[in-house]
Amino acid sequence: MTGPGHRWSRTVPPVTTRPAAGSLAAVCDGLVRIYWSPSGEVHALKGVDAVVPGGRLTAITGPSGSGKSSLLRILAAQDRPTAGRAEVAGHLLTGMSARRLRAVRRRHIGYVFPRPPQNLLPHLTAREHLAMAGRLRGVGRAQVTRETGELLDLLGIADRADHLPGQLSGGEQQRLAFAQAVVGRPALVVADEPTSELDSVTTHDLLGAVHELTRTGTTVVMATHDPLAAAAAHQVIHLRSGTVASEEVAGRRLAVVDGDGRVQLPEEALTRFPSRRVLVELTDDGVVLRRPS
Ligand SMILES: Nc1ncnc2c1ncn2[C@@H]1O[C@H](COP(=O)(O)OP(=O)(O)OP(=O)(O)O)[C@@H](O)[C@H]1O
Repeated sequence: MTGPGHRWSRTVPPVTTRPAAGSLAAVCDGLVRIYWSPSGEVHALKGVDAVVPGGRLTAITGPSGSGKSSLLRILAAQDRPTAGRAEVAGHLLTGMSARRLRAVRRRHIGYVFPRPPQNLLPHLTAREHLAMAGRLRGVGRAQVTRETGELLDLLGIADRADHLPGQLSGGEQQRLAFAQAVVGRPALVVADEPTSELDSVTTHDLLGAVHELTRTGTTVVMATHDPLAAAAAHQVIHLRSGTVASEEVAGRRLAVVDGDGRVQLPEEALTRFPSRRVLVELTDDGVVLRRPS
């Protein structure tokens, strides 16, 4: 939470809102999600291990159907995994009663839908949206009023505070959706393809605004198909067929080794092993995979 008398400025982020260095906003451990339908089972998540570092933007990427939304819905406490563990801000979501889950969702998680109209009510102004979101999150009126000014300013829509959604552009509506998700400082903001309906210029502006939010301590995890959005993230988790294929941290791509020692090779590496068999050589500083001759 911000301290008394604090000014939330674009140039001097409030240190007090930053999560402790190295803190984790969310942890997923062996998440499995199976959907049952008349046409059969769909294994959308097949054992996803992932961590979401606090105060950072994490992008979830992957082809259509790879499980991005399924993962986000679990992290947002809107759905439960079939198996595995999900923890947000130290709360173990799996196994919680529906009532407790709803309470954690309200207090600790903000959610941004892909389409601007899904996030906002047509008859409430920007300021009223934040007041309502703060109230639902159980935050006192004085804090909501202070954060409303700070957030609308930070997101570049302070002059739209008394406008209705219909008077805002698509990009402004998505900024308001983020402000609404962030007011009261939940531990995690989950955004499902928030730029999918925006053009590249508006996307760029929105990503700048999200970056500002993370600089002031907000943790955002965002599903995206957009290379611009993935490039703006501190960490990228790439899903393939319901598993984590690779992660990118600080510009380096890391393959993931699961608890049973399985590694998903990048697709371009996979083509080098047409027989799907490899010779594994241990060296002093690593492991080399060679095509069997
Ligand atoms: N409620 C559901 N019932 C049955 N199958 C579902 C349900 N929701 C998702 N699926 C299936 O689970 C798989 C993963 O879907 P999901 O929406 O998580 O993927 P995604 O990566 O977000 O896809 P997209 O990028 O197209 O939104 C898909 O095969 C999808 O058809």
